[in-house]
Amino acid sequence: MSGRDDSRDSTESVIEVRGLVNRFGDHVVHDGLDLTLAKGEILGVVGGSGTGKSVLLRSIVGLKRPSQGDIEVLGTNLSTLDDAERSRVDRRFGVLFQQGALFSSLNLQENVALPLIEHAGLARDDAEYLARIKLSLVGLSPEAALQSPESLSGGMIKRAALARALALDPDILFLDEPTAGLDPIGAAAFDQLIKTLRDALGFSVFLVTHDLDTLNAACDRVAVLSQKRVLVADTLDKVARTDDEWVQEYFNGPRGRAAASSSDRE
Ligand SMILES: Nc1ncnc2c1ncn2[C@@H]1O[C@H](COP(=O)(O)OP(=O)(O)OP(=O)(O)O)[C@@H](O)[C@H]1O
Repeated sequence: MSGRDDSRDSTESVIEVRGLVNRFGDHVVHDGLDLTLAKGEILGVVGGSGTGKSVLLRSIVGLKRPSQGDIEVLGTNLSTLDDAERSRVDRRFGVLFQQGALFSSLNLQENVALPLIEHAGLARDDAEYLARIKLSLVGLSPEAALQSPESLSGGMIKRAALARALALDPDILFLDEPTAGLDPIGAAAFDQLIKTLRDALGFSVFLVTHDLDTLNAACDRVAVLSQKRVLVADTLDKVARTDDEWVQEYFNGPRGRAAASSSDRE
């Protein structure tokens, strides 16, 4: 077991994590973690609770400074950047957090317009016009664009948060448990939406999930976090054949078999 993710070395990568170490006091969460996100792929990141999926995401998007190791994003080593350079890289990310909080005092169109006004310097009218286009991309109508988040379903709020993450046309989209809290039909539609948008817009996706249906429906590769590093990163078929207790229980237990057979039927 090498703990390395070298299966995409021959393709262009947008994220290269090498030798990542993350500690909180004495608690070592990552210890020499390697991971690659290839350009244009949807990578599902899975692992047991507390294996450090969110900490990994937060390290890459700059919310957690790594204890050691290198993170190269879009060809730039993040540890070498000053604040201004860092914020230029950040603008190429779209992030949808699990609690993808929208501002409840703003309607959807105003929520999506906000990054366009704050980070791209657009005038309000132009930003709201673009926001309506982004909202329609994720399947939300001009009528929904004028509603406040509080009056909408969980699925619509997720879509609006996705539209906001896409506001600045990111190269890399980070999603933390995007289908958590959605009913199975809403979750399946969201998986399909991510795939459709990736195909249309060409961004790369780093997707933390527990949802086996999402892995089956949307992900090109799956990375398993275990023992403080990436145990394996490969196609779902190959990952599911990895000789590891957690992997076997997760992918080949009753829920894993059900998810695999429902994706076969599609
Ligand atoms: N700010 C923090 N301070 C101290 N410990 C932290 C902090 N953030 C995360 N941790 C610890 O790091 C470990 C990994 O947390 P993380 O949230 O990344 O796990 P996860 O794999 O995303 O889990 P889950 O699937 O339950 O969401 C956990 O043991 C957590 O308690």
